[in-house]
Amino acid sequence: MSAPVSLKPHRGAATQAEAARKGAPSGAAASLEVEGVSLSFGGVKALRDVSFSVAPGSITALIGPNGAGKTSMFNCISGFYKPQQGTIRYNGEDITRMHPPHRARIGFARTFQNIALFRGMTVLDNIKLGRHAHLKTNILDAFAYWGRAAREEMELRRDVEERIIDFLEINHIRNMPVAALSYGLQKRVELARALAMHPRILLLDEPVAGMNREETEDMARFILDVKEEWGTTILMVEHDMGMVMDISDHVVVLNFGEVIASGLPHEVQGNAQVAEAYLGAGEPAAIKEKIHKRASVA
Ligand SMILES: Nc1ncnc2c1ncn2[C@@H]1O[C@H](COP(=O)(O)OP(=O)(O)OP(=O)(O)O)[C@@H](O)[C@H]1O
Repeated sequence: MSAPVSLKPHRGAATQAEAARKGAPSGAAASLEVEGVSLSFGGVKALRDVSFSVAPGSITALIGPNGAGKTSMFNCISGFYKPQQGTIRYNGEDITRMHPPHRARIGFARTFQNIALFRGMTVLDNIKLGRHAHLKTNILDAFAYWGRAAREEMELRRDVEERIIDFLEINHIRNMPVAALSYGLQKRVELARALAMHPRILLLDEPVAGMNREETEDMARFILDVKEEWGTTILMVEHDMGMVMDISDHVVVLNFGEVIASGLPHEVQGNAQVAEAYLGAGEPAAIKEKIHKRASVA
């Protein structure tokens, strides 16, 4: 738990109109509806009849104490788990049983709690791997239609270099191996790789976990910029309550696999059941203090 983040505009931040002119690398915003989802691991009920929705172009945060079911829900949405009951809809389409690669093709991209980058490869090469999810050319095609492959490669470079790298202010590290970067920059590169997939919905798994204050503020601002400039729908799981409350449009709270509260940040902050859930889970003193403080001013 940490204090509200200070959201300074980034140097590269543009207006939505400017971003549209530049051809922002995001498709139209998507909506997501989770309806009656239940998931068990043997006798452990990780999710019980969970329902909530994510509005197009919003930032929705999924929060809750340890073991509440956030990761399980996230994995159902990204396709790594198949719930035993319930439905997940993307722009009205039932995607509950759709495999992750198919989800990537229709507009899903995600980052991971533990950074999932190729550490020996450069920043640029890692980002290119994200973009490859959308290239029409495969290896065999490339032999037969090298012209198309070359064109796509050039388009890819332009895309990566002129938009995402500029946007995330990582031009100075583009040729560095990921392993040589600070933790905060690695998380930013992971975001860049996800953006290179042209997501319509971006799933962020603890985007500021393990970051220091400055890195957290930077990342919070970048996430807001992605929403505001590109209109991407964002769903994040995050423990940093200060950051969640400052940048989210909507907050969904899970406890023991159930939704116990859902609403605007200030509504959730003032919810006694939410404070109780965190206290009951024995979260650190700073969290208790923060929730009490926020509940008393809401
Ligand atoms: N693969 C699994 N096998 C068995 N039980 C699991 C598995 N994954 C999660 N669980 C159980 O499901 C419940 C929800 O866990 P989950 O990881 O989704 O919670 P969480 O809110 O993400 O917790 P945290 O904040 O600690 O990451 C817990 O009781 C957990 O022990």
